[in-house]
Amino acid sequence: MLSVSRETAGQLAGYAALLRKWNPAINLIAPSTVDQIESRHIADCTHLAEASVGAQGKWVDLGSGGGLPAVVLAIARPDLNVTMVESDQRKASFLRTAIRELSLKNAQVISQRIEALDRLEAAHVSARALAPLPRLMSYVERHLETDGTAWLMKGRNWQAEVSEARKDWSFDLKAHPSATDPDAAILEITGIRHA
Ligand SMILES: C[S@@+](CC[C@H](N)C(=O)[O-])C[C@H]1O[C@@H](n2cnc3c(N)ncnc32)[C@H](O)[C@@H]1O
Repeated sequence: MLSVSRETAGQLAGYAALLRKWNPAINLIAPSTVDQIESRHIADCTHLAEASVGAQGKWVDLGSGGGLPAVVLAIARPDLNVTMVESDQRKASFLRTAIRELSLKNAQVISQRIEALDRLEAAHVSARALAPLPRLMSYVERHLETDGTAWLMKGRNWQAEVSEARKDWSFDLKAHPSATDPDAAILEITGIRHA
């Protein structure tokens, strides 16, 4: 688990409170998982911050929803600049509220569809619970610079999704086993090319 400063811990607690406050109105996370905001949702995202600790440059998170992992990354990694792409206007509005209330100077929101947006040429692209890997690869390829790294948070089907994606894409993969679910993983993907 990432060890965090008192200021970071306070911001993470503030973010958890915002998720709890707004979830009944906007459904940012599955209601059945509200009691796992810290132990699962935030823990999975601090794990990403830890796994990507050497990452530098422009970071883009696709389909940010309620800000997992983007808001957690912006809190845990004040040295990164994090752009969140979220087409749902109410969720984008929540993300802007979180940025303002948590005083995050290193985060911004683009409320457009991923596939309609001009290429962002990011050094790092992340996504969690957005789409199956074959479709996700085309989203990532659109916004990742040629030598960039994708960080994709995947559930228990991840091996099958990787096999399916390899039919159309070639890439190098390092899987970081999830800290909260033995079957889930953070996929660190580089060298993305059409097969
Ligand atoms: C299932 S949610 C996951 C949200 C967050 N990443 C998480 O793990 O809690 C997927 C989010 O992606 C957004 N989304 C889906 N397709 C999108 C697209 N083509 N462009 C932009 N946002 C999209 C949805 O509005 C939704 O908020």
